[in-house]
Amino acid sequence: MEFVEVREGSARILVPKAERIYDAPVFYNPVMALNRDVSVLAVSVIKPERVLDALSATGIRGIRYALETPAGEVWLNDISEDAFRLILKNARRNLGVEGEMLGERRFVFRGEKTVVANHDDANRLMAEKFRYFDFLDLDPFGSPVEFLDTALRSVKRRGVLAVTATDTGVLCGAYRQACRRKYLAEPIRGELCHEAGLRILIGTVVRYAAKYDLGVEVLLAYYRDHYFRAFLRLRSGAKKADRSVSMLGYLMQEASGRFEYETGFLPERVPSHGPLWLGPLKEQEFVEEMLTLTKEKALAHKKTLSFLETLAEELDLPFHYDTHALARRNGLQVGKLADVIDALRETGYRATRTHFSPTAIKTDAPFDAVIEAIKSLK
Ligand SMILES: C[S@@+](CC[C@H](N)C(=O)[O-])C[C@H]1O[C@@H](n2cnc3c(N)ncnc32)[C@H](O)[C@@H]1O
Repeated sequence: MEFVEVREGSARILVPKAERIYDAPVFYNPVMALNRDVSVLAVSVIKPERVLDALSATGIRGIRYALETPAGEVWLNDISEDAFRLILKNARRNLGVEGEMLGERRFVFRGEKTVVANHDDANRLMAEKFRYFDFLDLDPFGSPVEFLDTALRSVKRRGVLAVTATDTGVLCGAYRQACRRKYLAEPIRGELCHEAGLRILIGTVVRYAAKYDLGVEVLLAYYRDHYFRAFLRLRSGAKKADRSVSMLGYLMQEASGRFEYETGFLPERVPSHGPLWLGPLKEQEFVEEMLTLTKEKALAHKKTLSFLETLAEELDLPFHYDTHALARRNGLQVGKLADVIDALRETGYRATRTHFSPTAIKTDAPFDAVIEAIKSLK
C-alpha cells in the first residue's frame, strides 16, 4: 500500500494513496474533517474518560480524540486487517510510544493517554466491554442500526452515544422500503426529507434505548454533506425512557407545503411519516460551550466554525419552510430569505435560517403567515 501524509487537527496521519476515496483499501474522507472537528469539540465539552471509536478505518478520529480532548483512554477498532495495521502505524507516529501486544488482536499504547488498537468486529468488542465506555462513536459506512444494540450495552447508562448515518437515500425516502426495513419508519420525500431523516434516526435510537430503560437527550444533531450526525446523552431509568418515547410522533404534509406534526405512539391521521423524534435537536448551552472551545482548538475544516454558528443561532422547532419549495408549490414569486425572515419578525414571529437548507427558515409563524410574508415582498 502506498501512503500520503495528511494533517488534520493535531494529528498527522498516513492515508492510502488512491484516485477516489472509495477505491482506497482503508477509508479516509477529507470532507468528514468537519464531522471530526465537531466531534472533537463535543468530546472536549463532555469530558469522557473512556472513549471508543468503534469503526476506526485509519484511526484519525480516535487519534484526534486522544490528542485533542481530555479523554484518558481511547479505543480504536476496525474489522479490516489493513485498517488495523494502519491504525497501529498512525498511533505510533502520533503518540510517540511503541506500544505492546495484548493478546492476538489488541495493542496498547501507554503514554500520556492510554490508546488501545483493536482488530475485531465492532459488535464483538462492544459485547465484551459491557457498560465500559463514557463516549461511544459509531461512524459506519451507511446505517448504524446493525451496531445500535451492542453500542447501547457497551456505553455506560449515563454515557454519550454518537452516531453517523450516511444512508441518506434511505432515511430521506429515496428507498422507502429500506427505510421501513432498517428503521421501521415511513420516510418523507421533498423539502422536509433531511430534517425528517435526522428525526427518524434519533427516533430509532430512542426506541432501541427504551427497551433497556434508557432515555435519550439530544446534545446536538445535524445534517451535512449527505450524512446525519447525532450526539445523544443517555439517561438511566424507565421514566426517562418513557419520557423520550413520549417525544416520538408523526409528520403530515399537504400539497401546499403546510405541515403539521403530532406526538403519539401511533399516528392519528394518514398519510403520515414516522415515527420520528419531535424533541429538540440541541442543548443550547452545549453548542455554545463548543463554540467557545473553537478559540483554542486547531480546527481542520474551514467551515466548522460558521456551521456551528448557524446551528447555535437556529430556532429549535420541529421542521422548517423552504421558501423556494413554498413558492413552487403555491405559484408565488420568491424574495430574499433575509427579507422573509425580517417580514415575519416585524409581525412578531420568531424566524431564523436553518442548516437544513440555504433557502429555508425555521419559524413559530403558522403556514398562512409564512405565505403572507413571501407575498408581501413582491
Ligand atoms: C466510514 S469508515 C470509518 C471512518 C472513520 N471513523 C473516520 O472518521 O475516518 C467505516 C469503517 O468501519 C469498518 N467496519 C465495517 N464493518 C465493521 C465491523 N462489523 N466491525 C468493525 N469495523 C467495521 C470498515 O472497515 C471501515 O474502516
